Amino acid sequence: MSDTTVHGSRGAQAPLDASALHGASEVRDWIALLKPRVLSLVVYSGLIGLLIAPGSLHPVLAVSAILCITLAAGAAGAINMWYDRDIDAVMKRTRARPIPAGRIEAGAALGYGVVLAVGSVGLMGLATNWLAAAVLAGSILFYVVIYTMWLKRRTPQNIVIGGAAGAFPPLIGWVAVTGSVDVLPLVLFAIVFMWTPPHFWALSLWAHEDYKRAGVPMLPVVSGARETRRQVVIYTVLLVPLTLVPWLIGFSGPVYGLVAALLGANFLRHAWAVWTDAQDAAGVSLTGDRPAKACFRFSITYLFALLGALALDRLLLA
Ligand code: HEM
Ligand SMILES: CC(C)=CCC/C(C)=C/CC/C(C)=C/COP(=O)(O)OP(=O)(O)O
Repeated sequence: MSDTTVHGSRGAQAPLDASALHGASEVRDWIALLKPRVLSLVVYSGLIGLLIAPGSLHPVLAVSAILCITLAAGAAGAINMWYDRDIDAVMKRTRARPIPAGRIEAGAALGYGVVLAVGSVGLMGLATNWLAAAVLAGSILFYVVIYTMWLKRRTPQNIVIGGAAGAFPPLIGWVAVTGSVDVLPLVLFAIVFMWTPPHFWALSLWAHEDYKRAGVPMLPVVSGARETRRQVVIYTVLLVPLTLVPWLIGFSGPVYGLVAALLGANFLRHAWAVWTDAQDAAGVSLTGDRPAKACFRFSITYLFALLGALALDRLLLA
């Protein structure tokens, strides 16, 4: 092989590599519009709903149902990013997102979200049943219209009411299998509903400057850090007994009950640490919000473990 050929092939490869890299980062941006990290737990909770439901779905249809939940929640995230592009541009945490950073055009992101939303609902109806498709459509509308467009910029209760959108996936997984609603998936809905405020308000304790700058009335911005700490404790106290309900009403065995109690005790410990964190008179942390950061991280592990324990108990030990 001559030198020229070697150089020639390198010369031909360089622009190819550059365009491949560009292509890869473009793909990453389109994936980022789906909020993939948050999706992990949303989809997992949908999968748990599907696994613990009585009856079964053909594996191809079960995979399709999970794909639909993934695409629908991702679509809702993309439409949320389209609508929130003005505030996302102001907040440090979100300003590098594809739309505010100018890497994806706002209209294209909206089109992408709408196509995925309609496609995922249609596919869910065809693959499973139309009640599951209707609940899926309702959850997209809830997140986009009720949370993002209506409550997020108006009231600190945005998380409590609007957060219900994130509580739908276990119910959707269940309905995809059974075609009907039952008590257990409603209890799971209530659990995720009650989990959302401590999950988010723990984070908001150290992220409130961002929200203040963007004019979003999150609880610490409107009512201060002390009240936010109090609400984290209140919702965790309400959450823990609720997680015991599947065991108390006979939908699971004592293994789940024990795991739920242990996890709950740990969550309460974290919430209490948030409340008793060293703070100034306004409730602002003097420790760099170490307990709030630990509480937020634990909230995620907590929900993964709690739902996993329920599924293991029902599938393996029942
Ligand atoms: C209105 C309700 C909620 C709000 C405002 C909220 C907000 C947030 C924020 C701001 C983050 C920080 C990092 C990021 O931007 O990715 C986060 C992380 C996270 N949230 Fe939520 N969340 C809500 C509900 C939920 C629900 C229902 C789930 C799943 C069931 C969930 C799962 C997660 C997960 C897994 C992370 C960690 C992502 C990572 O590793 O970076 N969230 N949430
Ligand atoms: C099946 C289906 C459609 C489920 C919906 C699941 C879902 C996307 C839940 C909401 C979770 C979430 C990331 C809220 C934060 O929104 P935000 O706008 O306050 O967060 P941001 O500031 O990071 O954009």
